[in-house]
Amino acid sequence: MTLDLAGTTAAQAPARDGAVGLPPYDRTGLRPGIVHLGVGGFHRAHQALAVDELLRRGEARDWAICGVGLLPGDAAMRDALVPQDGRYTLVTKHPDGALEARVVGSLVEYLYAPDDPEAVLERLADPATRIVSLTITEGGYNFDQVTGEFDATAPAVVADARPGAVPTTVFGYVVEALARRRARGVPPFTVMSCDNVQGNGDKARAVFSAFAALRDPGLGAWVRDTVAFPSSMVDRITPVTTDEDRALVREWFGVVDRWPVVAEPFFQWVLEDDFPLGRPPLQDAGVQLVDDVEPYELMKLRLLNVGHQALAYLGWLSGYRYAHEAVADPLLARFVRDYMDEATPTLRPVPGVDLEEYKTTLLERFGNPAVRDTLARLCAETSDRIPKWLVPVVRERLRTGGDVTRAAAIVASWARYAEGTDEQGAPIEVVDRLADTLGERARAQRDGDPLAFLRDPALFGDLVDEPRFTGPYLEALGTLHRAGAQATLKQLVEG
Ligand SMILES: NC(=O)c1ccc[n+]([C@@H]2O[C@H](COP(=O)([O-])OP(=O)(O)OC[C@H]3O[C@@H](n4cnc5c(N)ncnc54)[C@H](O)[C@@H]3O)[C@@H](O)[C@H]2O)c1
Ligand SMILES: O=P(O)(O)OC[C@@H](O)[C@@H](O)[C@H](O)[C@H](O)CO
Repeated sequence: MTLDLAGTTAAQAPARDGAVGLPPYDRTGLRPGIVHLGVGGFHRAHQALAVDELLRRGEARDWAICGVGLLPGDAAMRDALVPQDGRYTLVTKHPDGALEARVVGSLVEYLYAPDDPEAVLERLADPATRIVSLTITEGGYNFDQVTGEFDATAPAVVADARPGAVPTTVFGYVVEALARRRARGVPPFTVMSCDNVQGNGDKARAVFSAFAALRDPGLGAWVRDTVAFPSSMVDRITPVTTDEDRALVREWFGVVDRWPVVAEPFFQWVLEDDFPLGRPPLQDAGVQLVDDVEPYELMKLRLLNVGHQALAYLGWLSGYRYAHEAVADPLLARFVRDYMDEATPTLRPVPGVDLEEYKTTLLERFGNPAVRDTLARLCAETSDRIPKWLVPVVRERLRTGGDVTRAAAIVASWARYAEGTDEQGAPIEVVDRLADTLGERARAQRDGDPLAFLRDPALFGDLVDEPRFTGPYLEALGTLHRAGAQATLKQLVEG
């Protein structure tokens, strides 16, 4: 029998041997102590799984999740999840092709904010809400990538800061809800960022308090000094769900699911333990609670996430479309590993982690053929990634007199990709909020203005004036233009 998560069969279907049944716990009476903003693939493969794990153990019944979508694009998640009562299928794909699936039941409510902003504000202001977690992407934090300052001039921010505004941004929602709690004598919820941003807790504190100060300086100081913003390192490669995944869930596991999620087996979550209103017993779900997350964050962002960037553009230009195909190319695998070795001196010692082993494992994870992570996903929104993750590596290496050849080559490969045509002259669809200006600069650079792409202080600061960076950058770019990605890789790897 097929289990339709939106249909009556979902309520009636008995769990068959080998089939995927409904979550094995009673969902009536679960209370959402967590409100999550930005319910995409990653949240559903990671945090919601951890809470589901606790619920399966009979724990955390006050810590179920209310998911919230803020952007117009989230209407599709509403349309998938609301009829399914928040349930969805998570498929874990092992490298040998083995599959595991479970129906996750920890999301007990989903609110699409544009439908009813007041309902979202009151859910956030409700004393039962004790944690507000975020996966709103790197760009969602709206800060200048060089100065780190909150961009108070963004039009949506300006609109949300007006007295009485109906919010549209994450800042408007979170800060209005905090203001209501403050006025009502309800202690503030903890804001838990789960985005790939270095020092994500401190960054969240800075941007939310800066926004609050636009409304009222006293509120800004109260948010800064009173609200807890624990930092976290989160890790699980979660590709974009495809129609093939929907079909797989139906045919293989017998579940009709409008929006399942798929992920690799690896799961890591390292979290600073700063939750004044309490938290679920996440340690029982494998979460590492630590005093200082920074070494873990540096390791993950600078090796895994920049490692993805090292693979993505050179991989695309070499003709690959999936991460596992690209990393099976020995030149690319060697280049990614060489970049990781170049970045390693910028890390801090990580308790209990052998960095050499960690790097080897990363390449194995990138190579998982079942996950089918696309290079297109890894090539998107680079202007929110490379400046935040890689430029600090370059600066640190320059400060200590280190070589930046591979880091510069990654930036050159991004510039070559941003030109918008591949080595066969086929168009590249560059997905980036700055795609137009990046494309213009990249093409101007190709056509005779050698450093045009780097001449954007908001992305690169003063790196354009640093010959120890521009030297290897121009060399890699020249080879990319003259001889292509494979020849560039050969030169980088073999010298
Ligand atoms: N996918 C992964 O492998 C992975 C792994 C670790 C961490 N992450 C973190 O999670 C983030 C989201 O990844 P995903 O795979 O879930 O992406 P996704 O595209 O599936 O979901 C992104 C969600 O964020 C929301 N969002 C985007 N910009 C926003 C903004 N400015 N304000 C408010 N909401 C906004 C979207 O509406 C959507 O709900 C990543 O950017 C990263 O920081 C992802
Ligand atoms: O999702 P982003 O934009 O932070 O970065 C793209 C990938 O590098 C990222 O999603 C990784 O797959 C993830 O961080 C693994 O834990």
